[in-house]
Amino acid sequence: MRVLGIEGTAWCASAAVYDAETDAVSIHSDAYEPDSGGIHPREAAEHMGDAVPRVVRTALDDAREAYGADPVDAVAFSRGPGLGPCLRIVATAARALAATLDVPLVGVNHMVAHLEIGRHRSGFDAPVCLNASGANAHLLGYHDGRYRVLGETMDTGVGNAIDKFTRHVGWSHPGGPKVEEHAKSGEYVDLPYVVKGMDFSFSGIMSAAKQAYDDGVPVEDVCFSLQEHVFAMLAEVSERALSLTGADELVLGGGVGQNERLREMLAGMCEARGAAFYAPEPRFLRDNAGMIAVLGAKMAAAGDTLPVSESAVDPDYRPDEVAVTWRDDAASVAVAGGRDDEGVRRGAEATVDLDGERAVKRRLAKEYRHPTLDATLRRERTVGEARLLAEARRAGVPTPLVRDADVEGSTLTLQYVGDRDLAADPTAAGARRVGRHLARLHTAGLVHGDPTTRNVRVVDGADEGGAAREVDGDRAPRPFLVDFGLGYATDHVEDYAMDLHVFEQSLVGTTDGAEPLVDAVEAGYREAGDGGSERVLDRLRTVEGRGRYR
Ligand SMILES: C[C@@H](O)[C@H](NC(=O)OP(=O)(O)OC[C@H]1O[C@@H](n2cnc3c(N)ncnc32)[C@H](O)[C@@H]1O)C(=O)O
Ligand SMILES: Nc1ncnc2c1ncn2[C@@H]1O[C@H](COP(=O)(O)OP(=O)(O)OP(=O)(O)O)[C@@H](O)[C@H]1O
Ligand SMILES: [Fe+2]
Repeated sequence: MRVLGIEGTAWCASAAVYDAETDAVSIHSDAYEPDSGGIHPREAAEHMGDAVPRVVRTALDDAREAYGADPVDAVAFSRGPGLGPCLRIVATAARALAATLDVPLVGVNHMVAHLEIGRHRSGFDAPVCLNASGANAHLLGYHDGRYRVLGETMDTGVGNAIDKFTRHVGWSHPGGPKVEEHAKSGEYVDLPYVVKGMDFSFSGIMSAAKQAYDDGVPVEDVCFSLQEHVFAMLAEVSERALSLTGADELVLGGGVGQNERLREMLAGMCEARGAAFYAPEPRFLRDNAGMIAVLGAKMAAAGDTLPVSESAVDPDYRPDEVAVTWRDDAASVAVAGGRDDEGVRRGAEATVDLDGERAVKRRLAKEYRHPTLDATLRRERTVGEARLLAEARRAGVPTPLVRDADVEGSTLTLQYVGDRDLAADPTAAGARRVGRHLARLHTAGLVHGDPTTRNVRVVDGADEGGAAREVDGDRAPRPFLVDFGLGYATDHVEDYAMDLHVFEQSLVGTTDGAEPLVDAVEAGYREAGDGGSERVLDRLRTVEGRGRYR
């Protein structure tokens, strides 16, 4: 099978022909470079109108020379996400070509293409995928017929965040390569670092970077520190996703993946935990039609083609909307949580020695991140965790007692609680009690920061009245919340909603048929929420519904 792919979601007009038999991909691209500022949608669309026919002609001429009169068996195009005016031009071209060449049409999700190209070229089975592109940033894992979003940016895409800083400095688009160049002679300065479970946010760090520049901090130092913070955040959430799912493969996708420091951090993180890492070569990382053609071929082979009447573009097309037709279900990243209650547990941040009485949690140095940032994070989280565990307990939320805190050694000695984690045994009754605990925590003005199914320990036990009983047809598991390293005090409803969102995402990402569990969490949250629950649940709906394409 040979497929013509066409890409043109924002800046890159590109056409490629993929030959599945030889695995050869030839790509022809023509980039739009704004004279000043960022990408202007109208100018970008004009560029597509001009350049798409040209790159397609070149790609087809080459293909006819190589393969003869019938060069391709299908035409695949980027259907979204992207800028509407650009997408429509590409789709119109693709429909016309499919008709002229008399072959089927395939509509490809651009973000899924960014990750599938890495899976394809690595040969990995069930990787976690980090998409680090201009307009997006998310972590995805395949499970049960879809790519699930395990974590994502809560504001802008990673490349756009960097580009906003470089516009402020007066550099031309795209800014990423310029930041990488200037970072080479920079030194470390402190900037905000924001991760919430496997989600993350760039707005605070970008404002701080602009401010630092305005205050006269050398631009090289700001560039260096931007990279150190932003990429360490991406490496940390990737590690968290590997830890939560039990996956041992990571692939990188997207234009920011061309950055060597990002690749170095991810490779270092994976090496330290014995996971395999793969980043495709730059021509497959930045926007390109090669990835569209490769995924298009897999979809066409699976019969996943589009009648013209259903081929409308979708500027907000999310990767988890795609029904994956080209993979079998065997390779899923959703390996449920460990049952190894004896011995050493390895989380994303720490190693925990468990002996049935005590849990000794050590935050070991992360070699991949800058030593100053590493020391700051380990210290702040150790101190913060000890404090939050005690405060949560005072608010009526079951947590382990802190027996000893060694801040210098970043080590906490905790009471051993539960006999398994919720990920190993997710039940509606357990989820409902977690909902109640989160409501109590929020009512006390605290958030957990990383409430995943792995950070809940459960033990079968009595209900609050002391009697053993069944809840919702399940036995009554009593949950304890552990791992408060990312917790903090706050009175923002958004923070409470995010806490719930993180927990629900971890249920959806790692369990089959998560819906009743999610309902149970919200039922528990309402029961114990002291009147404020509805406001938080309303905000949760907003958080979930936010389009991430900005
Ligand atoms: C929807 C689609 O249009 C969009 N495409 C996109 O963002 O283009 P992509 O090629 O994946 O990424 C471009 C971004 O990648 C950044 N970039 C390029 N080289 C870089 C480098 N060496 N270091 C850091 N960032 C880099 C650029 O600054 C720019 O923000 C997307 O995938 O989100
Ligand atoms: N006090 C405790 N009692 C029993 N088990 C515990 C305790 N604390 C932690 N554990 C177990 O050890 C695992 C790792 O601990 P923890 O989540 O604190 O580490 P981490 O490295 O911060 O993990 P994460 O990947 O969530 O960041 C937990 O998932 C839990 O199963
Ligand atoms: Fe892209």
